[in-house]
Amino acid sequence: MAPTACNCIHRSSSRPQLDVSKAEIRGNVEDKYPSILLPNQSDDISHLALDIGGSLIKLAYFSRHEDQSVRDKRKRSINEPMGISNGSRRSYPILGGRLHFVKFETSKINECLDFIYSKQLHCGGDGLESCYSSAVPDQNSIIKATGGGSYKYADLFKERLGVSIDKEDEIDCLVAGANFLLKAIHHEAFTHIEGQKEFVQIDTNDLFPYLLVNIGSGVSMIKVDGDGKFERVSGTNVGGGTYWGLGRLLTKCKSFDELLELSQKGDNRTTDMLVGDIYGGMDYSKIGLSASTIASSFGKTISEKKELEGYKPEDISLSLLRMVSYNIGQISYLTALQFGLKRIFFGGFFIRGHAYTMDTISFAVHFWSKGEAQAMFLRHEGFLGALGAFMSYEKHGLDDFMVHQGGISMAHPLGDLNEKASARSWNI
Ligand SMILES: Nc1ncnc2c1ncn2[C@@H]1O[C@H](COP(=O)(O)OP(=O)(O)OP(=O)(O)O)[C@@H](O)[C@H]1O
Ligand SMILES: CC(C)(CO)[C@@H](O)C(=O)NCCC(=O)O
Repeated sequence: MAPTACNCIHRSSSRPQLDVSKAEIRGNVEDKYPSILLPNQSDDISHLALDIGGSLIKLAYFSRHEDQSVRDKRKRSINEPMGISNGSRRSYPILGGRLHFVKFETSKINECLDFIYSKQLHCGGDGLESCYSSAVPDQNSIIKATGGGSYKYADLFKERLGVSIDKEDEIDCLVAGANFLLKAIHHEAFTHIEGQKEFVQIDTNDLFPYLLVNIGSGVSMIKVDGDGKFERVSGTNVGGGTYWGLGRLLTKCKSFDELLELSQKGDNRTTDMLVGDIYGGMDYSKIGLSASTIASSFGKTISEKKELEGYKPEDISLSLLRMVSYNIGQISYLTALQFGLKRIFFGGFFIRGHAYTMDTISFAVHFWSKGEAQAMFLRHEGFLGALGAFMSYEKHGLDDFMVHQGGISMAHPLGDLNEKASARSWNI
């Protein structure tokens, strides 16, 4: 794959704007990582941003949807050199588009590069305009990217796609992505308690402060006070990488999803030491512990009679999942307590929309806070960083979001634009 000519994503003084008015998730509420419809997007915005983490690469990219007549007109315009745009502004309408979300394993970065190349995303389009150009490569072509891999793999992107990586701070991006989703997207946040999922309506005037817990390979805990106002107040190295890494070693599972699926058939009583195991089947009611409470994760495996082979992989997976999820829930609560926060939003790909993971985290937060704090989850859990990087293109930062008022598009702070989110009293 040779680097291709790029004519679209480059630094310029023009200011195309991201228009998230009427942005919404289209499709089934159960879709895992649904695309986000941007029906009013008319400017030609940058098309691709990446979050290259320790385990996964996340992509957020924009594609226009046009009817055939507009597409034909576009092709004609591109063949007529001055027809593409009028100065920096297009002279024909682009009828909305979608934000798409895709992920790849970081260890298989070449698959990601092939995907970008096949869709010509590095050239500014989902197979649309870039393919018609035969210009020489533009040295200023950039892709916004965040995460440690934006440093580690910058040379590879230059080599394979001919583009430079413009690095954005990962915590900045996580917060920008979370704030965007919470403010602009209806049906994004939800609670998950004992198998019951319930969407939460966000009152954009009463969103801050909150604790954002991003569970990736490792875990970052960020106190968010507003757009661009935050502090990473805690973190833990016992995260998604711990579950997947230890789980792989102990069960020989070949993929994360296989490990997760295995846990659903597990029984952790064979591996975990319960209060009842210690107290002869009795509760320890004086300190509020029932006989079935886990006293020590994996505590039962100290038996000298059994080796690893003597335990079922499904039991190990469940025990491990519970240990990691519960621990993160508990630390999150303690961090929230330290800063007087009651709302905790969890993101990151460890969650994977998995019911047991979310229930365990919710239980830990509820139990330790005595119902004072609430765990909430995000449908685009693993894409916060990629979304934040997407919005960081200098042309459409937070201040540049557009909202239609009386038919006129205006740059507008994000805080005011969620017409869908009705006022809601938080349950806490
Ligand atoms: N297909 C998958 N392959 C590997 N891990 C997966 C997969 N799906 C979910 N995971 C889980 O998601 C975690 C990675 O989450 P995420 O992509 O949010 O973090 P990251 O950006 O890679 O990590 P970090 O931010 O710490 O660099 C893994 O550690 C694992 O627990
Ligand atoms: C190092 C990062 C920020 C990389 O995404 C993440 O993996 C993390 O937050 N790890 C936890 C590190 C700690 O605070 O102990």
